[in-house]
Amino acid sequence: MIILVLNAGSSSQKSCLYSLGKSIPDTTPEPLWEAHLDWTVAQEGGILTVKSNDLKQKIEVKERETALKVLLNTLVTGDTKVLENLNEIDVVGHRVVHGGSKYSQAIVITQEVKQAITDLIPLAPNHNPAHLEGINIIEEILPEIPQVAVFDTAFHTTIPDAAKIYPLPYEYYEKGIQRYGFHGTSHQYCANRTAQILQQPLESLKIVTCHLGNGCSLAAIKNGICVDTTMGFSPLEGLMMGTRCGSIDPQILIYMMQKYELDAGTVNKILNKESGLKGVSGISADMRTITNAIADGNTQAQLAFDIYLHRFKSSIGAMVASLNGIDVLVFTAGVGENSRIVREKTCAGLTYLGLQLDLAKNNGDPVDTNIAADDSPVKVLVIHTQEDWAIALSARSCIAD
Ligand SMILES: Nc1ncnc2c1ncn2[C@@H]1O[C@H](COP(=O)(O)OP(=O)(O)O)[C@@H](O)[C@H]1O
Ligand SMILES: CC(=O)OP(=O)(O)O
Ligand SMILES: [Mg+2]
Repeated sequence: MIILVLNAGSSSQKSCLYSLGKSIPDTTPEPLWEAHLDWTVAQEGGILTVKSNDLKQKIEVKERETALKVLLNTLVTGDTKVLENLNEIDVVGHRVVHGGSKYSQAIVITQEVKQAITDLIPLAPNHNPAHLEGINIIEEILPEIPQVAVFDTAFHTTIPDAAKIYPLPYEYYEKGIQRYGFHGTSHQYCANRTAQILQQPLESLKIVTCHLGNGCSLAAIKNGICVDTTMGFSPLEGLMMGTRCGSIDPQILIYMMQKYELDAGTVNKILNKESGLKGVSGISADMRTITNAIADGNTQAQLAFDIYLHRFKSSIGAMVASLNGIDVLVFTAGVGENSRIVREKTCAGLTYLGLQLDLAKNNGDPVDTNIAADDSPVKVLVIHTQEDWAIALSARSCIAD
């Protein structure tokens, strides 16, 4: 079975093509083809990196409208070609960030599902439009092929009411205003992978997974079940992120609107696209640029980093409280997997848990391994999140059902 996965994030479009036989391998296989479209590195447009046939090719992409078609074209043309025809694809699995309260598991995409994803755009303005774009392009060029939506929200449907329901008048909960949580595919994959790496039953572990990408969220996982998470009604709540502010006093919004006569659209743009690392540093949403600028003495970048870290450590504390303890802290996604300094500074503030990092292991480009000191009661894992593989498996089982 040939499975195409389209994973649209807020700063990138990741795509993979897997070829699966009858049995599912124990470990994540190498995809036949992999494409990563990054919208943050070029001055204008994006950079598409395609890996297949032991080759790595970079292509400049000017316009967002045609980007996905350029990306799909690399499957069937040029040196990166792995298929004769796009019709060879059996199913397309899409990451869909917001599924609302309607979808607690992966589902074959119909007009009704598309409408629901459209209706949820105001709750995930950085994401749901990109998912619909991908779904529509596939529908246009491969109308016969089933498409499956795999929701970021699905893993969080187990969160108990006390963590799920906001202290607003109850009628708003009845109207759907609640904590949904996001990055669920990644948090769930990391929890399962943790049990595999440590060779311990998932049911015996209290895990805090830290997904630190452009969007950032934590999940508290007990017995393999999610009991709390930092993102909420939308992917704006919780940690400070690349361009998102995370949790702030809601009165600030009202004050900004009244005092500066800003409309809802402007405030939305400020909170989602102009805040976070980018808004405080004034230079970038990218953690690499921030840490490089700190090394050059940029005090505004230092401030952005300090706020990021302060909020991150506080939120880990909140997740530990929801679990009443912690056995494993997991770092994943762009920042979590790659930034030694973020891991080091975070762990230095968690020694009250008995947690001790092994600095040599932390500095050695760790992947899917424990970087805590041997006698640390809390393990610290760095896990390469495999959202795409998890989406491929969900898409496969969804059309097999
Ligand atoms: N070597 C690195 N050091 C620090 N941060 C990194 C590094 N590589 C990537 N990142 C960070 O990872 C972020 C992207 O993470 P990713 O999980 O791919 O995001 P998303 O899925 O939200 O697009 C970038 O914005 C960048 O800040
Ligand atoms: C939900 C979310 O913020 O996703 P991403 O980190 O991919 O932007
Ligand atoms: Mg992501």
